[in-house]
Amino acid sequence: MSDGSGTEEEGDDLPFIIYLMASWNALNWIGRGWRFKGRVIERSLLNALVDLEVPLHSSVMALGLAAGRSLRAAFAPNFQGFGLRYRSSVRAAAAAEHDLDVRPTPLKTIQDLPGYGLLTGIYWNILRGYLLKTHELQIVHKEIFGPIWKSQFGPLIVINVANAELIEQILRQEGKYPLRSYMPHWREYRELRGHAYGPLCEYGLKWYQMRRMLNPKLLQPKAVINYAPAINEVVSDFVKKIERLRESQGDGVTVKDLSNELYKFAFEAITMVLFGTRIGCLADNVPQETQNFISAVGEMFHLSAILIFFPKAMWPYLSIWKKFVKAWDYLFFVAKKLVDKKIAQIEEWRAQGLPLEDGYLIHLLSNNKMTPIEIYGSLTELLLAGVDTTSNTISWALYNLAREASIQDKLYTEISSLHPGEQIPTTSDFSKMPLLKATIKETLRMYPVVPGNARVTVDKEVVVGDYCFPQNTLFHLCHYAVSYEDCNFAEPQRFKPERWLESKKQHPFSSIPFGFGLRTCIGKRVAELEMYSVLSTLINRFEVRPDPSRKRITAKTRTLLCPGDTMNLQFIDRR
Ligand code: HEM
Repeated sequence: MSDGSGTEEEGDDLPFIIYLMASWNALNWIGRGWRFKGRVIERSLLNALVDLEVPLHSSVMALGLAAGRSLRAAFAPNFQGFGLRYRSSVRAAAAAEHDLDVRPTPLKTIQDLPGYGLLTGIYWNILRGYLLKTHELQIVHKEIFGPIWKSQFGPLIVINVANAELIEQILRQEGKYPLRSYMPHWREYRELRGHAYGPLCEYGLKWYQMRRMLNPKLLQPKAVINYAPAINEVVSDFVKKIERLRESQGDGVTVKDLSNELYKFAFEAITMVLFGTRIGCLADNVPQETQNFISAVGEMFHLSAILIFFPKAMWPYLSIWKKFVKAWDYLFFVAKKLVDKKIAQIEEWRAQGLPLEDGYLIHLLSNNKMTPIEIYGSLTELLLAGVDTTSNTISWALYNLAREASIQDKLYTEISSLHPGEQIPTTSDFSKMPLLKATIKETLRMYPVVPGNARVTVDKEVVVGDYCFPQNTLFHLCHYAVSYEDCNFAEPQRFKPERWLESKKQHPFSSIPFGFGLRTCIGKRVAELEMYSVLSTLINRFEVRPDPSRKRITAKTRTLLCPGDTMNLQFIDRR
């Protein structure tokens, strides 16, 4: 899950800081000059500049900040030295493969790409207020620049791609050990505390070996079915919780702040899957530790996106770095406590000569392929990745079904025809529930939890469209923008699960909410099982309606896409 971190250049911090300060000073200086008869006119001038697609850097440079350009060259080498040139090696390889007489034709380079620099990025995010709406900014920028453009995010040069074919080209060239991004801030925290890297921030051969150990019991369909009883137990407690909440919260039907309740559901479910332990998230008095963990996940993702904007050398002096460290400390503390509890349990079983139970953590601990430190590192990341992702998706699915009564009716008919009673549908039922699966797909199309993923070209230079990109290029894959392309999805703003059941097939890379390839989401199957189970049970049991007193809820980006406002929904008994 990318937050945009990527090709960080070690040792580039100082020029970057000087450059940043110089550019800001210049901007302020210009800003002072924009007062006319007491009125500040910088906003309209900025608008005009951007509308004309003149990067602010050019304006700053043109106003005499020549030093900025050379410093920029020093810290952003990706922009330099890629003048139009012939990529004869790439062409020659293609010609040899197809036995063609191909004359080298020019491929374009990063320099030829449209786009903008640091200050224009600040303008869009801060002045135009897209910082928490970066998913929408993808669509705005695609309209301005086309399907591929460059931008600068803090010290990083990013190539943004918002087209299914181009995204496919990048992902198909991702190499043996795909790299999403370098995650320097996540890794720095682990270095600071002596923790091991987990699957989200490890890379190279070590990442590959780690996935080989973590994958089997999470990704193999047969293994995942074993978690169904545990998930069903949590689902059934969640239904009871919904019943209690609507009784205690006023009108007898409304559940307030459903997303927060779903965070607790998801936390309980993923803890059951990974640790085989109930932690009481669905009790009336939720343990403080649970609420703190959920807040720490949110805080960490939020700060992560801001921190990466600053050069590494500045981190120790920033208060957000201290908060980031504190949030991580809490996440590791909770995961370690759960792992240690299981280690103690295993020792007890062994001492009593009892056989070990089956379970994900027990499997990792007993096969001795990972050290406890490595297990703490991986389990912390698995745990935090398993909370907001599924819970936000279920929130959006319920929210849209509440607004689209006819779709909800069809879904209820599909579920209740297989399960006229109130029991929880089984895993084999889900294969007979195409609309249920389509509802989750459509939810993830409209609200991809990871609205923008990333890849770094680690192995070699790559050709994407008409462009050749050097090794170590950071690509931002704008999945949100692609999900709303009407060439792939007619009426993209409408929630239409049936579109996934029609014969017309979308481009296979037009909606890939769990990612792609070897680096694909490790929790995909568990997440699907959880979402199918809770959604089918809730719709079978309740008619879900919107809260009439509330306006429409839009999404915000906090690295992950989540509801931008409190979500209240009504749950009315069906029987
Ligand atoms: C609706 C639910 C979920 C969605 C939409 C989702 C989406 C994603 C995406 C897009 C990626 C990046 C894949 C890539 O770069 O190709 C990812 C990675 C990951 N996800 Fe999920 N995820 C979900 C649930 C979960 C759950 C429940 C877990 C925990 C069991 C989890 C654990 C992870 C981990 C550890 C990675 C990093 C994998 C790696 O880099 O090797 N995810 N997820």
